[in-house]
Amino acid sequence: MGRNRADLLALGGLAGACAITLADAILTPAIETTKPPKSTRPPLLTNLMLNKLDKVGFVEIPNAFSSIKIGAAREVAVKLYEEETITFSNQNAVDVRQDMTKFIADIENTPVALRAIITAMRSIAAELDEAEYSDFSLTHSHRVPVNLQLAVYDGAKAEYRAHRDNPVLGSRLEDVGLLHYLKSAPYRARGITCIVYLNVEDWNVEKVGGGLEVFLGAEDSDDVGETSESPEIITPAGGTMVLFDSREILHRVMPTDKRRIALTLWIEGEPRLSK
Ligand SMILES: O=C(O)CCC(=O)C(=O)O
Ligand SMILES: [Fe+2]
Repeated sequence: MGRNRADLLALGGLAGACAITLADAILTPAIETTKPPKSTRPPLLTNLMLNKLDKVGFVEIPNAFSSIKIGAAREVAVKLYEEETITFSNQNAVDVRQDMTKFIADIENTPVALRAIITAMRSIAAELDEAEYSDFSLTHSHRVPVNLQLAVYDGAKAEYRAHRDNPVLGSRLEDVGLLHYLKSAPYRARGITCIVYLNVEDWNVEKVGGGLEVFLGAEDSDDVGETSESPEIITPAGGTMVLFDSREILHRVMPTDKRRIALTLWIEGEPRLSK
């Protein structure tokens, strides 16, 4: 049976669309990672913190960095944002998140005040590796991206709706098929999210919003947080570090009109066996 022209055009279009999608998927680059650098300072993570991260999936560490270090890093970040705005972009559908982001590398020509924080964040993964030999069981065999996300929420009720940083159901070959699996290369190895805020120290969530809301205990099928019985709101104060399970923890950035700046590192790690 012959095909008419419309059929052929439709088939051609379909083939073209598939080819582009496939090429797109295959070309989606994996993230460049290294073994975590050893810390040059005393360990930041206490056993209590590691235990909480392991059992609850989330831990907040206020004052992980001094206000002098954070102030210096903030100055560099603001300068980059204001003078090189064009190098920042929105990473997702604009109704999902409105922050502007740029990836910054742990390399020599990154301004030193910012690089100091970046290197320290990457070395947190080395602390997790060492903790493996004690009790830590959330993830193992950690690797760290060379590039960290610098995110600026800049007014007009900017927010990031509820999400998981590594949505397991969106990144398993058997769940999503080859195309989507290939496309998930940038996030499917994420194990632990590490964030450091570069804001002022006296950020007031009640007045200006911008809290990180963590939906602890939310069910896997819940994408908005309604099943969480104990949501927590974290103040994004300068110097605070948060660590959480990228696969499990549903979270969002609450809307804010105040400029809000954060560095995020996604530590890669194999999940514990029960996952
Ligand atoms: O800045 C924050 O508090 C969280 C940002 C976030 O969820 C993300 O970038 O994936
Ligand atoms: Fe996130």
